[in-house]
Amino acid sequence: MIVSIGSDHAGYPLKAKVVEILEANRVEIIDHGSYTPDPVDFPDIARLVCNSVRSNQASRGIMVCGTGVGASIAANKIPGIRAAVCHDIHSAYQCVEHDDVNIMCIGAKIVGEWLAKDLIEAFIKAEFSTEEHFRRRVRKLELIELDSAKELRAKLSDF
Ligand SMILES: O=C(CO)[C@H](O)[C@H](O)COP(=O)(O)O
Repeated sequence: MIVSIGSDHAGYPLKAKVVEILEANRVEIIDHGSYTPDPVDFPDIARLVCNSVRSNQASRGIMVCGTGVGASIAANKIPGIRAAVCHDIHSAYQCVEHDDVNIMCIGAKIVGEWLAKDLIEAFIKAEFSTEEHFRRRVRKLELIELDSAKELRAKLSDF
């Protein structure tokens, strides 16, 4: 499995631990930064992580910011991305099993490294369910995305 990771400055200290946890689980990592504790805007890193998942360079992504919230907002604006803030283990695996989440967002100010380990292991080991009702709901999410893109396209055609 290949996982893309990224953080802003607030998530930077925990990202080192994320690398360690993924390596211990024999996961290949694509690291999109931040590489220093200097301030960086989470949308810029989220774009890199999500684009590598969209283009199938990685099958999943993990983003770390202060709360996980900003990263998830940014990620969910990118077509094909289903991102979730996960600070409990149940959500970390059910978000994949039920909702086919491909980006997990963690808040470095919220969780410690031991909980981060459990969250990451739950997320990477989970698989999307084959049950039809979950698949139908994800197709409906894709339809919402498609409708929004069509609305935007219609608006832009006025220019
Ligand atoms: O959690 C975050 C977004 O949800 C960011 O990490 C947080 O807002 C960064 O704040 P600052 O630039 O003041 O360190």
